[in-house]
Amino acid sequence: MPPEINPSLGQRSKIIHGEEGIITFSRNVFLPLTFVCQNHCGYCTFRQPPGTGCMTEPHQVQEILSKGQIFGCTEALFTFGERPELVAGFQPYLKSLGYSTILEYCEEMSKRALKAGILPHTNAGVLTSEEMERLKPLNASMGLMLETTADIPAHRGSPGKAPEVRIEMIEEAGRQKIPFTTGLLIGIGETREDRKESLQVISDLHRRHDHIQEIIIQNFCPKPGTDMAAYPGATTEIMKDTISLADEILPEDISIQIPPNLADSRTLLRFGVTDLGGVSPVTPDYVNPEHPWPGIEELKGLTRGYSLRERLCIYPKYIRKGWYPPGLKDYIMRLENRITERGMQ
Ligand SMILES: O=c1nc2n(C[C@H](O)[C@H](O)[C@H](O)CO)c3cc(O)ccc3cc-2c(=O)[nH]1
Ligand SMILES: C[C@H]1O[C@@H](n2cnc3c(N)ncnc32)[C@H](O)[C@@H]1O
Ligand code: MET
Ligand code: SF4
Repeated sequence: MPPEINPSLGQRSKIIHGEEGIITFSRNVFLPLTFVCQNHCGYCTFRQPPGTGCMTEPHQVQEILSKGQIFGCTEALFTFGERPELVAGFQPYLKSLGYSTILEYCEEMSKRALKAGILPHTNAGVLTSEEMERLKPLNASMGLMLETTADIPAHRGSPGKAPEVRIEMIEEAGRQKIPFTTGLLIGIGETREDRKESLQVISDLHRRHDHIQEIIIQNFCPKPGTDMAAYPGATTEIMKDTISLADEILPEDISIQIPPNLADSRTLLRFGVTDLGGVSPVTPDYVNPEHPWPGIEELKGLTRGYSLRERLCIYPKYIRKGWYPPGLKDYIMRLENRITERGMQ
């Protein structure tokens, strides 16, 4: 274990991966199905109104999946606008592709991902329990950022960002035994006390259901042209402090993820980070397109002194617990073998 590592990173990594000093990442394809969204978050440039190019069409999805297959990707991250059907003018775009709901579209594209040997992980914003039940047989894991438990101006136009709504979905994922990713967005107007509260809420959800596999500590990146263009964004100091709080507050079987394209990962690693999330060799980070993802060689450089290891979107603990749909078992086992073999090369 490199000397600069916080001793508790040793411990967290040991509990999650069986060894000290392991930093993981997932080889994924970032796949936005639509940019249309019911919410108006003050920090977001991903969202687009209904219009030409507001959907990723099936042939485009197929092309991305085929490329992902060539690059050896194991995860299709379906991340898109929340409840687009509630936005006036969206339906014709969905109908023109032959689908009646965005969920149906997501199901069909998840099937295509599996055909390409890639595991779906959906983060579609807030879903109902029925919607989660429908996606569950096709998804190895799911996600929803809590963002913050605080009531902040950035979320004034976003009913789906009400903390109680997000907490209820995360709770329901626990009842359904879905391995789950959540996280905080840092620097959007919340205080340090709010961050502590958010971490405490996630810990409590996990203590009730044992389903939180990782938490993303994501630094807000201000975008020109938005209401929050003049906000400072989250500094490395604030990120350090939040990661330390996360390490203190969160149960030790939850992995702590930071995005390697947004944060000063090299500096932050030693404060308790155990994961660098998904890196997509095929598509850009559509949420932060000005920040390209590092390649695998760059990740190796960033994690010098640690052991970089590939993981699937479902963590080993949940594979051991059998928390996956029966139909996904063969896909998961095959990919586990593949990443283990790659790791030994
Ligand atoms: O690279 C990113 N990955 C994001 N991920 C994905 C993550 O990096 C991996 O896909 C997961 O670790 C699953 O392997 C999210 C996943 C969620 O479920 C919820 C939110 C996010 C947000 C991001 C993000 O902004 N950028
Ligand atoms: C997919 C996730 O991306 C995050 N997200 C949205 N906008 C930004 C931004 N400007 N900077 C950093 N992260 C952002 C939110 O946390 C969302 O849930
Ligand atoms: N719109 C969803 C949310 O904010 C998915 C991620 S942002 C593209 O939760
Ligand atoms: S962050 Fe997600 S929910 Fe908020 S406006 Fe952007 S796409 Fe919609």
